[in-house]
Amino acid sequence: MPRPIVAIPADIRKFDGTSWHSVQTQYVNAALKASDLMSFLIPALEEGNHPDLILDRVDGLLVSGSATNVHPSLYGAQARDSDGPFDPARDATSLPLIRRALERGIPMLAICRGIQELNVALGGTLASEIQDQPGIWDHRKPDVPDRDVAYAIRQNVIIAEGSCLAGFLGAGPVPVNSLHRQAISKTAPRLQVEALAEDGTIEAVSVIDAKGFAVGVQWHPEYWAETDKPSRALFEAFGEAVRVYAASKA
Ligand SMILES: N[C@@H](CCC(=O)NCCCC(=O)O)C(=O)O
Repeated sequence: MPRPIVAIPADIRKFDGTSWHSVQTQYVNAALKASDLMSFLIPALEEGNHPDLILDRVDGLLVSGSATNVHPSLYGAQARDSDGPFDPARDATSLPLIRRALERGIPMLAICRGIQELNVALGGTLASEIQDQPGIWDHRKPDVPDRDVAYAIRQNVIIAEGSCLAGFLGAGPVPVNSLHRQAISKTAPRLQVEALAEDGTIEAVSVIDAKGFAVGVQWHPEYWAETDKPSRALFEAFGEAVRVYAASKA
């Protein structure tokens, strides 16, 4: 069977005086080297993307992280300047793809911004600047030049007994990294909490009664997917689900 393909929705990034559709290489590399999957980058468009035209051509959906935030209007909140930066084209691309992939049973792994988009797509809400809440740690990306330090593994999440993640990570503490200032506030009705940080922050969810693999994580398993055992196990499980789906299509 040819190597299956996952769709990765891009961000809009602006530099060199123009706009770019961009995905960080760590997601493409993790898909290839830990999941044995090809990646198709999906342009971030406010209009013009048709989920089925995209999903007909791939075998999975990998929703990446991004420094931008989901626009608060998408979960019924007022947008404050401090809630930015925003990427409406990414929102308009990701959320319909997430909903349609779930309807079609296409395997999905959602990471960081991705888990937040998953929650919003299914009717949940987000909290901003969570580090300002009493008892909540600073989960933000460390302000350091070295990306290996920024993505360093530095906290435990507790995987719930009987959860989807426990099936391949085992229940209990798992060390992960942390680079976010938002988190799930109201969990969408169709989501099951799979892991919590030790400060109570929701760190992973799965979709209840999903037709296929449908997991979101707040940390960044892609960054160390080749060398960190839990990160690799997550990407291997995702890759296997994508291969099973691809074979079922064939
Ligand atoms: N913006 C959201 C999601 C955070 C996220 O996806 N972080 C990835 C960082 C990418 C990078 O700058 O390398 C939040 O802050 O909660």
